[in-house]
Amino acid sequence: MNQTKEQRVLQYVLDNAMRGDPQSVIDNIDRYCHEKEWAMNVGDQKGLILDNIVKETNPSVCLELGTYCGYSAVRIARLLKPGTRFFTVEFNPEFAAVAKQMIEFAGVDDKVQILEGNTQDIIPQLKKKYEVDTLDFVFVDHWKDKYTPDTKLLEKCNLLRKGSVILADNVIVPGAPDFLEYVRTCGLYDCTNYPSFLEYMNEKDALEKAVFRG
Ligand SMILES: O=c1[nH]cnc2c(O)c(F)c(-c3ccc(F)cc3)c(-c3ccc(F)cc3)c12
Ligand SMILES: [Mg+2]
Repeated sequence: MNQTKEQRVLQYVLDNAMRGDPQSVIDNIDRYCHEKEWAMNVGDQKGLILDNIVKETNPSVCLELGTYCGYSAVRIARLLKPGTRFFTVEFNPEFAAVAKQMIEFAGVDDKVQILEGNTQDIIPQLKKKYEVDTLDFVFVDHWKDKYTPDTKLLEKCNLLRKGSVILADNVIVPGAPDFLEYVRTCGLYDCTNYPSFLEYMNEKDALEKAVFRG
């Protein structure tokens, strides 16, 4: 049976990276996607910005929307202090299966819980089913049309508190204009734009940070 691109990325990591070493998993995914096949990981350039924002936030409870192969889950989890809870949501079962193996190989599976399903179904379950009070950090990297409705759902479910950080990928390419408009004008967030480049390409992209005012 032919492998999918995501399975090929995973296989390359299993064959070339160091088990239990998150940095080597990250480096090998980036090497494969630079040299062999493009894939929609946040990548090494935007990844450095993501690292810095996770470090400055020092979160205790994290959420990621859009796991894909687990690249950013590994990238974020490697920076989290012991005891941090990190949920990542993926609706595509094939992606979730690859990400599970990627996260386990990297040795961060003790920190990361993959929730398979639609964000609009899972976000309302976080308080009761997953015993979340509020979220300290949210990485939004799923389908661009879901950025705004899911942000509003986080608000509605009282999952944000003063200082909660929402960081969104791809606000230039493919772009999330309605999300930028919303967070920058609704009055609930302090926003910062971080210009960078599309993963593994020379095209401009950016991350947007929206800090909830509470
Ligand atoms: O969908 C995504 N989720 C998360 N991150 C993404 C990401 O970091 C990307 F760079 C792209 C992207 C951008 C430009 C391009 F040419 C191809 C793909 C996509 C994306 C956009 C439109 C699609 F039809 C399919 C994938 C995503
Ligand atoms: Mg992305």
